[in-house]
Amino acid sequence: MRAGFPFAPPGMTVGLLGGSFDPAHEGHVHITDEALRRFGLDRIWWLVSPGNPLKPHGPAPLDERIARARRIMRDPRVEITGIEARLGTRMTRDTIAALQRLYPGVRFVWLMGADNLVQFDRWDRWQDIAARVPIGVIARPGWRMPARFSRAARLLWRARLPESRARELARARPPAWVMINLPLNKLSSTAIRVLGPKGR
Ligand SMILES: Nc1ncnc2c1ncn2[C@@H]1O[C@H](COP(=O)(O)OP(=O)(O)OP(=O)(O)O)[C@@H](O)[C@H]1O
Ligand SMILES: O=C(O)c1ccc[n+]([C@@H]2O[C@H](COP(=O)([O-])O)[C@@H](O)[C@H]2O)c1
Repeated sequence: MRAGFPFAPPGMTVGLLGGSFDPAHEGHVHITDEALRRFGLDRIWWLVSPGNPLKPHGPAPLDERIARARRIMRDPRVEITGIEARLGTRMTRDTIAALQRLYPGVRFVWLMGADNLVQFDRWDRWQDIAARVPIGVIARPGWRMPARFSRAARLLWRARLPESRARELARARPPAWVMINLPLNKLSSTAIRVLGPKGR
């Protein structure tokens, strides 16, 4: 395995939580804990992104964001990575394709908050992402309904599994997705940047 890339043997299920993490917060920790449990994942890798292709302003330096993420997320099943900077990928579709080449037999699941499902149809080659990996969507305050009725959700409607089958997601053949409900957490990086460390 290349230096700086986590170890994962064939057959392992790995959730990928991509984000700016600018900064990482308890909401990220909460959804990661829940995703491990509810989707029955062996590992989750945070992909701290060099920058969201749809956001006009660049985030804080990658090293700072990774260092903070490592301070708050301390579960041995979770790896905090700057994989996209190492791979030189910006688009999620390219990141996933590269990881699938590097880790044959590993079952990757893309994880995202419901807010991201709402704009998923604007992502580069999003239908190819959905064809490559199962997708776990995590409810977020104010975004459940917009996510449910989003264009991507409508176009992928037949691939949706009920929440009661969330544990099957990692082994489901894509396209497949589930939206899980959990005790909602209102934190967001934007709130922390604007309002200070507690986000309120
Ligand atoms: N409180 C939360 N509940 C559910 N999902 C969340 C929550 N916070 C972040 N996420 C999800 O985690 C992933 C990474 O989040 P990101 O780094 O963009 O943080 P953020 O709080 O959404 O930032 P911003 O406010 O700048 O958009 C995204 O898929 C996002 O939807
Ligand atoms: O590939 C794309 O076109 C694309 C467009 C928007 C967002 N993403 C990814 O979505 C993830 C969440 O981004 P963010 O900035 O909302 O934390 C992160 O991994 C981004 O790289 C990806």
